[in-house]
Amino acid sequence: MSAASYLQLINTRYPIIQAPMAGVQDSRLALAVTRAGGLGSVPCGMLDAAQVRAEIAKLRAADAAIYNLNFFCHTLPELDWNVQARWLQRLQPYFAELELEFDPQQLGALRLPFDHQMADAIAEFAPPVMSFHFGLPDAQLLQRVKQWGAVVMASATTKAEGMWLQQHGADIVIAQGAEAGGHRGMFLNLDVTEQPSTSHLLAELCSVLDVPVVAAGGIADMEQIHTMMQSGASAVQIGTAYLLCDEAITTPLHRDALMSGPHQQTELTNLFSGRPARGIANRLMRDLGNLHQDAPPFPYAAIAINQLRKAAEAKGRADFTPLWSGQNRTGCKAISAYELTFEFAQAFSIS
Ligand SMILES: Cc1cc2nc3c(=O)[nH]c(=O)nc-3n(C[C@H](O)[C@H](O)[C@H](O)COP(=O)(O)O)c2cc1C
Repeated sequence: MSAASYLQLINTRYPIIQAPMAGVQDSRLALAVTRAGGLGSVPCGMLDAAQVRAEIAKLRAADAAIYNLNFFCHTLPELDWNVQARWLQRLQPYFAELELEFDPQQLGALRLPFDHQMADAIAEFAPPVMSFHFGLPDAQLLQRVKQWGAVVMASATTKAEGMWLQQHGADIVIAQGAEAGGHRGMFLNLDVTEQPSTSHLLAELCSVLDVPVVAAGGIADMEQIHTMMQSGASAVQIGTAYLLCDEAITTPLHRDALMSGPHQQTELTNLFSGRPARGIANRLMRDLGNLHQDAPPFPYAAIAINQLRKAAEAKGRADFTPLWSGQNRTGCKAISAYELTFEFAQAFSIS
């Protein structure tokens, strides 16, 4: 499949997608990328319906004809206070150190799956593109989204997930390689040891899928974009490289970590949310180990961590802050996302 197959579905100048990144960006970053000819994405996975509507209103006020709204599609288990108690026991020394009492009333902004209520809230806007992480909505809900005319994209982290997504109605599959920052979109096999690299997964998916395949993970400059397109990608999705941009709302602590040298390794951890995600190693990860069996299931591990995070950040410490980042930070630049997208677009003039 060529870039043309992607551009037929998504009418942008360049086959470049700014990856949706919950917590570090909003419609401002998306608009800058869209203006430069890419596809801007708004992460809606941690927003309520009123917040999502407000973001769409901003996009429409700026006359953005094309944009992507991103949602999560995980199954939400019951909140189990016994599991929370075990997790709190692990975290107790940190609460003591910060002279903090766990507050069970403060659940924080939990990541909730896309549902009919959210669909009711956004239906009137008929979003042109929607992308999903952790699978797809159920058949009826997906049908509803498609009836609005939305082009549906979803992340695959393995060949089997890519095939599942195509079979269940994704118009475009995002090949999220192991290098990618933030949460792994994994939903069939949760074994982190079986996650292929971006180039490996791209090759596998291009050989079995009929829909366009987008390469995501570790892409940070025009040469890498060119290589991915030569290897069969119909488009590229770039996240980490946008994290230092003027329009991102990445916190100063997170920016500092991103600017630290390559010796600050990224690792996959479930400590911050309950699901594996890639970020720069910090104290909590070093103390408890990156993957901990006592971490409550997604998204509930975040309840206690967010309370620790807030208290530590007030003291200027990133000990409990998820410092999401992909393996490749070489493309991070503190410039406008508009400018950065233009730099990426030079890839399409390489002959
Ligand atoms: C800070 C951060 C937050 C992310 N949040 C989301 C999200 O809300 N939804 C989503 O689908 N993907 C999310 N991702 C994953 C990206 O969509 C994408 O797969 C990844 O950024 C690509 O790899 P790269 O970071 O190496 O460019 C996030 C990534 C980062 C770095």
